[in-house]
Amino acid sequence: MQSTRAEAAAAEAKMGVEGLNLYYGEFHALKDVTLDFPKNEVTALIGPSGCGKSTLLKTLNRMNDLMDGCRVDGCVSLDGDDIYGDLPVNDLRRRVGMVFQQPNPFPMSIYDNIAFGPRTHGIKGKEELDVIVEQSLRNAAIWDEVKDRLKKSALGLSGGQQQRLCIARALAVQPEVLLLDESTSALDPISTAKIEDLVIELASKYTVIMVTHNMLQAIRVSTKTAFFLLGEMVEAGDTDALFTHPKDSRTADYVSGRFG
Ligand SMILES: Nc1ncnc2c1ncn2[C@@H]1O[C@H](COP(=O)(O)OP(=O)(O)OP(=O)(O)O)[C@@H](O)[C@H]1O
Repeated sequence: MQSTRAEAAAAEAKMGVEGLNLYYGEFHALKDVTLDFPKNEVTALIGPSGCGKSTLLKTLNRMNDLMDGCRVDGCVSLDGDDIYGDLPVNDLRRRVGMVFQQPNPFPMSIYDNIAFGPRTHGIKGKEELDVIVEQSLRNAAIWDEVKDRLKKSALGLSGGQQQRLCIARALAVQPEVLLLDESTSALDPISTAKIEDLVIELASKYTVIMVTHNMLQAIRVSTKTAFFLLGEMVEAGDTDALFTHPKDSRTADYVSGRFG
């Protein structure tokens, strides 16, 4: 009976890491991390600066292991398949999209920003691209604000609009997982609130994994939270439980603001 339950839990994990160790040269940045990321939920990665949150996030779409001196041991899986196995990196990055801390639209029109990824994957027809552009912008809750200026430069948008455009750009290639690396930390409170609402909505279709320094944001947006310290995953679980009844005293100290 127990194994059936364990299998069911495993089946719900969209991504997972097991026994993950990551080294930058001699520096041991992630220490034996094992963690599942449930499908169609938002998982928050929290912890003080330098604890390895971004490193873990980047490991999930292989943004760091191709760098000189970086070594990864252990298993990282997507739908149960090892992403360091036969899966080509380009396919992985299409399925696991990423949005960074600073909005980084390409210096081109709003339309071309969104069409860029699909074009790279061979979609050239104008009608098909029009549909993808509109749908992606709608899904990122920015269509109404930009629909009359699609041919204008994306650099003319506000910071909050640029970040939603970057989310739309990530959605345009139909990813399954969305990685958000402190994606609201450069934004004002109103833009942050819009993106938080959007992330909650996106979780019905995508698996979202977000790094955040903002503990209230983790509480508002995520259903699962993992707390990191010095490369170690100290504790992970249901967000409400982790914040109200942390099991480890280090988690308790951090979530109560005693350090970090
Ligand atoms: N390319 C790199 N080469 C060497 N060390 C690195 C590299 N990238 C990160 N590190 C180190 O790995 C550790 C974890 O960094 P990481 O960026 O993952 O932390 P973080 O928890 O995301 O921090 P922050 O909240 O400040 O962004 C830090 O000590 C950092 O200095």
